[in-house]
Amino acid sequence: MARYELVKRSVALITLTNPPVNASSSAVRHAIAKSMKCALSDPEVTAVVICGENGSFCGGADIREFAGPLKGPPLVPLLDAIEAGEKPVVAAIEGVALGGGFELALVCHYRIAHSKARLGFPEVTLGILPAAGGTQRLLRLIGIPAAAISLKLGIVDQVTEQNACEVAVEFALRAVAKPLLSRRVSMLTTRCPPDLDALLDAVTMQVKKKAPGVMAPLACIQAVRAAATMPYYKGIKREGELMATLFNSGQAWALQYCFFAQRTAGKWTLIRSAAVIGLGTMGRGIAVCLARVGISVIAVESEKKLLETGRQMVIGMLERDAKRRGVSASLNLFKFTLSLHDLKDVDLVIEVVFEDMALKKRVFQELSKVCRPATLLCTNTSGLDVDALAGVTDRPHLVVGMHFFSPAHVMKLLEVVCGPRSSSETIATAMSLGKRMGKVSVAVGNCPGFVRNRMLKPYIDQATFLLEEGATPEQIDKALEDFGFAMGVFRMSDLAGLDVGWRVRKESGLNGSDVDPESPPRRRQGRRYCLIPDMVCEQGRFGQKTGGGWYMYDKRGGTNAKPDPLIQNLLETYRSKYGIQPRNISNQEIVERCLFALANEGFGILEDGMAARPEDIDVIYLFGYGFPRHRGGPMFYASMVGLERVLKRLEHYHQAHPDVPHLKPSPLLKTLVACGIPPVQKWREHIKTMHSHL
Ligand SMILES: CC(C)(COP(=O)(O)OP(=O)(O)OC[C@H]1O[C@@H](n2cnc3c(N)ncnc32)[C@H](O)[C@@H]1OP(=O)(O)O)[C@@H](O)C(=O)NCCC(=O)NCCSC(=O)/C=C/CCCCCCCCCCCCC(=O)O
Repeated sequence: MARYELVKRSVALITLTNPPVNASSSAVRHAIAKSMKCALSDPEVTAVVICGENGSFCGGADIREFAGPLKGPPLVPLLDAIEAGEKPVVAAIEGVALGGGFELALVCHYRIAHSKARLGFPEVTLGILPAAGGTQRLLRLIGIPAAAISLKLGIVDQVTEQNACEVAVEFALRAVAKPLLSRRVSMLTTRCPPDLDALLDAVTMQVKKKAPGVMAPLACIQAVRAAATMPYYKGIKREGELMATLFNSGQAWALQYCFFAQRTAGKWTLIRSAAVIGLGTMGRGIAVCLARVGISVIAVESEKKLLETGRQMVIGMLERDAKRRGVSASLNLFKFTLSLHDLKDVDLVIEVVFEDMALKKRVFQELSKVCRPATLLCTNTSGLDVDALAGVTDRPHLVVGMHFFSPAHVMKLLEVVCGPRSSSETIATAMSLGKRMGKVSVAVGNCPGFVRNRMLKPYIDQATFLLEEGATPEQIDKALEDFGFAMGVFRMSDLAGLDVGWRVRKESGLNGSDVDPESPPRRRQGRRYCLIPDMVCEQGRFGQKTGGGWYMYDKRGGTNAKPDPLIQNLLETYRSKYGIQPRNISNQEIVERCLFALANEGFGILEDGMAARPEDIDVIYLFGYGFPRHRGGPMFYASMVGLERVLKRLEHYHQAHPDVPHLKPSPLLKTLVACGIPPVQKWREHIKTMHSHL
């Protein structure tokens, strides 16, 4: 876990060896303690260099170990001892020095970093804080104003383009004769601005606004205050107290769960050329994603004018994107054409035409004729049957869904939709292409709406039923935003556009001329149906883009949502038309009905084998709908509330609303409760039907 060797006759070189990122597991800490003891007691050794194997200094504490009892040498005394040692210790930093890895570098007396090294404290993203002296030492090294402006200032002693380890050894030899006292960061005094309180109060306000309800950043601010106002020995005690609170919080568990879920879900490069058919908003975004990672793209449109508009938009996006990333725009990777025949040699095609099955089938039939037999055919449909498309081709095993989310060049989520005939290689290729494009790719089954949109329906339905019963869009949004969503369901729908759902409802016979005239009021297809969303659309209110939806906006495309008296009026008229007596609805009921219905559908999806694990569903909601990360995702949230309680509340709500099938607890939820409520990671063991590919 750490290699010890003597180099240049007098420098002890300690190399951390814990792939892939040299995380400081208990074994690594043990090996560091042993190696330091050797180095400090060997009279031949005059200086020490610590580095990491395979181009990575240290990715921090081994997060996997946080789930069990803490073992091995505790980090704080180990680091204090390195700093207090009487021989100069130099950190040779390549790759990452994160969290506990950065804290290790901070106790070294000197730091040599490669120009591409990344140093930092990502602990807040795991719900904790840098608790091995990190908050106390970094502030002492760079002072509070610097910390507020840039974490990079004055942290390292030398930046190099060479091998950091070799440079550090030479540096260590020169450092031998120099006094160490001033190099011990914990002995320094934190440089503070005169208006410390005001600064920290302002930062606290900002944090509360940006991440409402999230504990770790606020604890960090308290640790900063301690570094500014207390001696090191007291500051480190305060840091430890704050850590103890965070470490045992549900938020830390949720965020650490998210870290691993994101990586588990992405486990799955061969594509050099691709084609995108359809240059609407979605197609343009996808084309940019492909070119960004060096894939040559043939972009196809059906008419000259559309092709020219698409071409200009794509070029503009590429240029802006390249400017932002400080690289040159990869315009040479693009070819624009009106002919599908130009696709004969590409490795993969992504179809992004209108959501119309007949049109998509025609495109797939044509692709079968023109593309070489090994070309993968992908569809970006947001809910149509991928297998029905595969069925019109000569290669159903090479057909797969690649469901991007708008705007495709920004949104991280990609649902890879596995049809029953998609081959494992096809799915693996789509998954790895997603990863290459920087997406969080999740394999899902082929069911209407796939995972994200299928779950969204019961969530939105509950919100509209609550409107009927007496709530307002503002009240519902506020309750969900207090829960942690950046936007409540109505603000989010206004942003996404209300017309899409309206069209889908029309196509599925829920609204418009296909509705059975015999249907009782507020019921469709045998279940409760809220007419309000259709009434809003009938007034031409499609959300932000039309300047009005559930809210009013100051202009078309405006983002400042204000309550609209017109909606208030519409709700009152609707309730009185249908004889609904409005009632006071608590925030608890809003959150429970929306989120438990969401999770309940998730249980249904698991049961149908349309997602492989609850982690996959959670990742889809974290990256595809902005589910508050500190809540872990809908399934993890249900587990934190307690499955028994979720079951009871769903039973209660279903009893009150028997005409809403989405509130009827899913059999899987009942099974999990009956078999002793296993942790999320074990739910998979209780699922009977698994999709063959998931
Ligand atoms: C940037 C990365 C390092 C690399 O990114 P990339 O190249 O894209 O690769 P990934 O796919 O992300 O990762 C590759 C694999 O490596 C695994 N990995 C990465 N980092 C870690 C890690 N730190 N631990 C374990 N495993 C890790 C990853 O899962 C992948 O595995 P696989 O291939 O999927 O199997 C990027 O990975 C990254 O950003 N990593 C995280 C970096 C990070 O957040 N570091 C900080 C960790 S926390 C920390 O360091 C804390 C330090 C202080 C500890 C103090 C301890 C005190 C405990 C006190 C307890 C309190 C008291 C309790 C009181 C009581 O209960 O009584």
